Amino acid sequence: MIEFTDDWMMHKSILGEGAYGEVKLIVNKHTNEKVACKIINYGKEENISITINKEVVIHKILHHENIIKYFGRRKEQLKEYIYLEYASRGELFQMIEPDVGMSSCLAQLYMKQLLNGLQYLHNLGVVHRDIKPENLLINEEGVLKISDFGMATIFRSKGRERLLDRKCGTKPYCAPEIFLRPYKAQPADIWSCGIVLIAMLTGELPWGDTTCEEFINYTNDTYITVTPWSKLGNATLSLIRKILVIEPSKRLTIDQILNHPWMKYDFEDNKRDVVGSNSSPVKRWNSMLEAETRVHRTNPNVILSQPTPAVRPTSIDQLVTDLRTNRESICFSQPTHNENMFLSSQIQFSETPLTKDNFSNLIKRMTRFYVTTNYEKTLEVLCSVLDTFHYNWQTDGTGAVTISTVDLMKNQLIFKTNVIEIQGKILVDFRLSKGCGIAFKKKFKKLKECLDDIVEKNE
Ligand SMILES: Nc1ncnc2c1ncn2[C@@H]1O[C@H](COP(=O)(O)OP(=O)(O)OP(=O)(O)O)[C@@H](O)[C@H]1O
Repeated sequence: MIEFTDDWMMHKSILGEGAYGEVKLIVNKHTNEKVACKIINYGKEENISITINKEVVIHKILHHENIIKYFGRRKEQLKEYIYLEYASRGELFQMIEPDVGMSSCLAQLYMKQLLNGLQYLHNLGVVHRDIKPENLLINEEGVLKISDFGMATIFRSKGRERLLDRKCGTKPYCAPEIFLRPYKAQPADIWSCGIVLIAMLTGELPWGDTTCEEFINYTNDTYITVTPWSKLGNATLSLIRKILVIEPSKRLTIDQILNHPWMKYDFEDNKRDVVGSNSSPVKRWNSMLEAETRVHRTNPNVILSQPTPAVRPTSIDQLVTDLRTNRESICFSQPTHNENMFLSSQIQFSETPLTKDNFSNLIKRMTRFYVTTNYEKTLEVLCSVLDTFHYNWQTDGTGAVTISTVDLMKNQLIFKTNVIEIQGKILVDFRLSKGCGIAFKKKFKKLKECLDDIVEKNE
């Protein structure tokens, strides 16, 4: 294993926070190679080391392009450093615009990559058990990587499969059978992928957990006129309904999802629709819209589901057959926000100091913005806005404010705001510490609206 010590330098800014510590970026002084370093603070809790050991034992054996690579670990008194492949574009949830989502072609691409990584895991006999946009990272080339194996476990060994008993995961993404243990491993992960797909396409989650009214309505078939369902086209619904089947044995398998017509539909050159490609995002998005309008004009069977609500399918099987034989009833369910497509949650590290210029492109799309006020005034305005929202907040006197609240589902939501001075300009950066990424982005949006008077407009 490489010793990530002498030639490596730890960057001050935090990439993310986990249950047991922070994740920071380390950079090789000579090659500029970047690696993520998860720092575990052991303290007095004995159980942490058992949990971490289990996570590492599983992560170590995984080698796939859609899974974050594990490089090694180093223990030092009460701290442990775990070295991982660095995903510079951060978490998938950062790419999901609240209440909007992202383009269908990008969602399709990420769904494929997620399923490929998951199929590899399942073939090895490993189940992830916490698939959600916060645990799906995006690298510099726009490739999705499954991360965080803290809840992963082995469900098949020497060809023998066992049922699982531990209730774990993140409630909105959990399959219903998890609460009625024991349960089969693979269908539970597949259910979570269905919820991730809804989140990517609509910027919403369908329910807080499977005891909610929204879930009961889903099981009673009385859901289709409300969001997020009404934002989805029939073709998309035909896939999602077959993933979110209550009976695990009737749920689609990964192969079946990959072979579903929606997954195979050519959403206008989806391969080029990735971060880092040469043509401009706006151009690519416009060409997708043009194609959509063209099809719409010439084909009355195409349903543009936004703003018009999607029509409930009379028979989903019929729709899939239609889709297979000709593409006439395909729906385009996404709205026209081009800025959804190329987001990043990370402050990118470079050898040169951060400048206003190398931030400006990222700023538009991330949970951060420049303000026109000075440092003290910014903190003052920020804290008074937090008070109007009745948020619990604490400041440490260094420009960092920790905000604690709950989301719509009453789950805890903790995020941090840092007021940072960069080359004479004041940047306000929001970062999720705990809770649902999509709920966090909604709160961010509202806070930003309230800070509108001080937000710098020409960034
Ligand atoms: N390899 C990486 N590259 C870039 N950022 C990363 C990487 N690994 C983790 N992060 C960031 O750090 C956050 C926390 O990491 P991770 O989820 O692995 O920690 P954890 O302790 O397992 O968290 P959790 O509380 O979700 O269980 C991630 O959500 C992500 O934002």
